[in-house]
Amino acid sequence: MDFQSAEKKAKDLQNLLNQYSYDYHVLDQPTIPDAEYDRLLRELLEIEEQFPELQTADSPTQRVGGETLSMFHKVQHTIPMLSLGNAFDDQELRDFDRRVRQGVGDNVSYVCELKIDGLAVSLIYEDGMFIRGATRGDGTTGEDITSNLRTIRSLPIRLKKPVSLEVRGEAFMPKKSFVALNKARKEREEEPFANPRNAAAGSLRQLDPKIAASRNLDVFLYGIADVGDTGIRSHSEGLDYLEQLGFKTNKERRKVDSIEAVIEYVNGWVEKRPDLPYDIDGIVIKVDSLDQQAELGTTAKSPRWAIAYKFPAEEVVT
Ligand SMILES: NC(=O)c1cc2c(N)ncc(C(N)=O)c2s1
Repeated sequence: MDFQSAEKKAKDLQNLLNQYSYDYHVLDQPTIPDAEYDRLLRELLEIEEQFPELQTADSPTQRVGGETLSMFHKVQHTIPMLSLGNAFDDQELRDFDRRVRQGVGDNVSYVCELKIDGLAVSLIYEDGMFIRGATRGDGTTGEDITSNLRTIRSLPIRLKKPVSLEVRGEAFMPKKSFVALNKARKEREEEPFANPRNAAAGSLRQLDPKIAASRNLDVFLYGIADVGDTGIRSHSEGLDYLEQLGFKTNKERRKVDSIEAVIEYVNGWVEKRPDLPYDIDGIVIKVDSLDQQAELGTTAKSPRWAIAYKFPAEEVVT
């Protein structure tokens, strides 16, 4: 095959495979059998081996980097990654609502989202390309784990629009991956992980990206660090924008207009929690309007416009 036709074939295969991967890992709607995906990937690998200049950064063959790192570099979060204040019962949710309405008046909408029990991460994109991923760390200084985050199949390497932005989300290990991993570890007489959150943290701390790639991690994105001049006015519009860019967001979110509706949503999830394919440790409630969020502001540690309702610790089933 000459270079011209190899270049076209490689481009077509990269776009096709990235679309299939998006359907499978972001939309959870596989469109071709795994064997067909693997066959196309092998075809692309052969062309890229013959013409290495075709190995573009967003090629699906480049998800799992080569080299093992010697260490993780520290990175500064230009916009701090804050933690959330907690509420442990309905009354504390009503207290939160009263404080919010004292600050911005009675015309308030909330967005309720599942609180994923994983690891908070920050992803930076420039002109639509994933260039840096980091842990939360202490909120201002985190660790650069770009090569490990790249291995998460639902994390887009190239966005659907060439925009530059920073997004925040939660990397996690689905329950099924956790059970399989601990089974394999027991067979190798290795210490099992206590829970999916620890397993996800341990996987993202691996210096060899091939190990992280083998752990079947996933990620939900839930925030934009700075909406800049996008014209986005609310958190829910921000989540829709993340979806348009190709990010995986959690579909269980619900926008409501009263704290009573928040309490109903929260109580609904207490018994549905065990049926989820991933661990959650609560519900995050956010004021939807970005103007109202700005009016309420933040303390040094956490936003006044959001709160995490924490479920009672689930008895651990080993
Ligand atoms: N520490 C934080 O600010 C957050 C932590 C989490 C989490 N673990 N899961 C979901 C959300 C969300 N949907 O906003 C947030 S926000």
